[in-house]
Amino acid sequence: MGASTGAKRRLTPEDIYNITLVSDAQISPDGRHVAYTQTILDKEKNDYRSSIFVVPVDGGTPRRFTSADARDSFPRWSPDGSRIAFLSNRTGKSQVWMISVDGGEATQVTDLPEGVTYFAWSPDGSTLALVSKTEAAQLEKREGDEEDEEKSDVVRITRIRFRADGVSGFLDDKRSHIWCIPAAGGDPWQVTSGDFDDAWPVWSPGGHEIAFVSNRTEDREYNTVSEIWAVPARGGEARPIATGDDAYFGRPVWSVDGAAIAFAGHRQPEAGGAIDSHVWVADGGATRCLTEGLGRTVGDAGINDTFASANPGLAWTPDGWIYFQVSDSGNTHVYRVPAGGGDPSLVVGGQRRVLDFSLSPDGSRIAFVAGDPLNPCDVYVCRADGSDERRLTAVNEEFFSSVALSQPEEFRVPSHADDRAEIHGWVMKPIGFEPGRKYPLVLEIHGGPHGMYANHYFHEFQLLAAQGYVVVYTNPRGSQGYGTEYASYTRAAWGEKDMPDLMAAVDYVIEQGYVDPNRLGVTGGSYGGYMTNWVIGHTDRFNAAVTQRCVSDLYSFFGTSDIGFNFGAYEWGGVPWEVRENYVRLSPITYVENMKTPLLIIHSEEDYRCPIAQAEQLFISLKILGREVEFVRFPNENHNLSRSGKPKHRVERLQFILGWFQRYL
Ligand SMILES: CSCC[C@H](NC=O)C(=O)N[C@@H](C)C(=O)O
Repeated sequence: MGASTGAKRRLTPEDIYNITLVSDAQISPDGRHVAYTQTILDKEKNDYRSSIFVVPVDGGTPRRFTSADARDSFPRWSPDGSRIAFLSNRTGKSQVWMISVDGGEATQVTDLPEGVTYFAWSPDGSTLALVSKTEAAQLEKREGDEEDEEKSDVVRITRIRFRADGVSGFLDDKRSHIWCIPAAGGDPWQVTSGDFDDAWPVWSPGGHEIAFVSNRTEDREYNTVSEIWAVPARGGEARPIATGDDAYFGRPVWSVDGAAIAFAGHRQPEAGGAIDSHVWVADGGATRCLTEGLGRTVGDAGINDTFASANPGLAWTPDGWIYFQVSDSGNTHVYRVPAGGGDPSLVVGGQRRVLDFSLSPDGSRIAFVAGDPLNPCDVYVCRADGSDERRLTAVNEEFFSSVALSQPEEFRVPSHADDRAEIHGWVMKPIGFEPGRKYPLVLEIHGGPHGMYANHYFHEFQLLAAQGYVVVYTNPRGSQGYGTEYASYTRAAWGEKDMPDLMAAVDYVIEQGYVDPNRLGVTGGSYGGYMTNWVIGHTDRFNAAVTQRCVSDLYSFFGTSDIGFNFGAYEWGGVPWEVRENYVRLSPITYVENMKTPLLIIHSEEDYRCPIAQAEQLFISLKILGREVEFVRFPNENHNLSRSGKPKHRVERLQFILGWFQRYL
C-alpha cells in the first residue's frame, strides 16, 4: 500500500459521503443479536441521517429496524429482548421511541418539552429512567400556551458557566434531572431535583435505586467535581456513593448482587484529562482502586475525523469481572479486572481503536465497534475472554475496495529534548510512492493536548497521502495513552516541552530519504492549532501552515472558552493575575513577529471552545506585519466542524487545506 494505486482511484474530499459509520453495538439479552446505529452523510440534505440496525451474532445480513428521515440512535434492548428503545429527533426534539423486535412501526414514548438525552431500562422492563432538562412546571404549561408577558432579548448572566460549544446562544438556568416513565408510555415523574445537573442513571439490579452522576459539592459552580450518587427509584433523598471535593468519577455500574458500584475516574478533578483515569469500586467500605498499576488511562482518548460517538460505560459480569476501555500507545482496547482485586488483563486488543462495547447480561459475549487505519468502523463480537472474534458488518468494504489508501508505518524515535524520551509516531507514504523520489511532507498535530492519535482511519490524512504528501503524526508529550507522567509533562510548558518531540519525528522521517526538506507543511486543530502557531513562531523550516480552531493568546482565551477557567488555571499553572508571565510566555501570539510561514487560518464562527477572536487576533497581527495569511470562516459551525459539521462544510474545509498546501509546497 502506498506504492501504487493499481486499479484503485485516489480518495477525494467528497468521499466522506461514501463512508458509513456504525456505533453503539448493543448485544441482546440472549446474546444472539447486536443492535447498533448506522449513520450516513446525506449529500442532498446536507445533513446526517442515522438508523437502528440489528445483526445476528452467528452471521447474516444486518436488518434495518428504523428508517425515518431523522437521527435515530442509542438503541437499548428491553430486559426480555422483545423491544428496542432508542432516541430519535423525528419530532424535532430528542425523545425516546420504542420498536418491537418482531417489526412494525416505532412508537413515541416520551414527549418531554426539553427532550431526553439519555435513558436506561429498569431490570423488570416496566420503566425507563431518563435524563431531561424538563422542569415539572413545564408539563402543565406546554408550547403554544400564551406567555404572561413579552420576553426581552437581553441576556442576564449570573453563573460562571454560561456557554457551551455546540449549543447556540447561552445556557439557560434549567438543570438536567433524572425522570422516570412507564416503558409502555404514560405520565413521567421526576426523581431528582435541585440546583444540580444529574446524568447517567443506572438501575440497581433489584430496581429499587438508581445510581447517577452529579456534582453536589458546595463549590460546584467553580469546581470540576463529578460524583456518584444513588436515589430511590420512586424519588427521595439521594445517598452518596463516591463523593467529595476530590471526586472526578463517572460511568457507574452496579455489581450483579447490588452490593457495590464500580465507576471510572480519578481523585484530582482540576487535572481533567491530564492524568490517568482508573476503575474504582465502592461497596460501603473504603473505595478501592482496581487499576492502580495499569499505567494507562481508562477510556478512549483517540482522536480522528471519521467516527460516530457512543461513549460506553463499564460492564460488571455475574462471575465478578469488570470490563472497561483502555487507551494504550495509539490503541484503544477492552480490558477486564476481577472486581475483588487482581491484575487487569487485555481482552480485546490489536492495532486498532475499540470505540464502544457492551456485554451480554450473562457475561459470556462482547459486542463492540472497532476501527483501524484502513477501516473507520465495523461491528464485531467475541467471547468474554476475547476469543472467537468475528466481524458482523462490512459497511465500507465495497467503497474502500475502490480507493487506494496508505497504510501508516509506525516508528519510535528519541525526542530532541534533553531527556531523549521515546516518542511514538506514524508516517504515511503518498499514494503512488516511488522509491528515489522526494515528496513534500505534512506534519499533523493533535489536540487536547491530552488526546491520542490512534491506529484509526483519518480522512484528512488519507486525503493528503492521496494528493502526494508524506503525512507524519505523533503522540508527543501531553498525549494520553502513555501514562500520567507523559500526559502531564506539558503542564505550564505548552509548546516548550512538546515541540522537541514533534521536531524529532519530522527529522526522523526526513532522514528516511524520501522527503524534500524544502517542502514541509504543518497543521492541526484546537491544541493542534495552538501548536501549529507555536511551531511557526519558533522555526522557519515549514513552508506552509494551516491552523484550525486554534488558540493564539492564552490571556484572552482565559474566561472566553466554554472549557472553563479551571482548564487554564491547571494547564498554565494558575490564573492570569497569579502567573501573568506564563500566559504571555506560552502564547503563540507573543512570537507573532517571528512567524514568516504562509498561514491559512480555518475557524468556525460559533466555536465556543476556541472562540474565533483567537483566529482574528492572529490574522490581524500577521496582516499588519505583511505576512502571507488568509482567514477562512465557517458560519453556523462550532468547534467540531471537522467531525460533525454540515457535510458540505466538511468537504469545503478539506478543499481549503489541500489548496493551501498545493499552493505553497
Ligand atoms: C487549546 S484549548 C482547548 C483545546 C481542546 N481541548 C479540549 O477540548 C482541544 O484541543 N480539543 C481537541 C480534542 C480537538 O478539538 O481536536
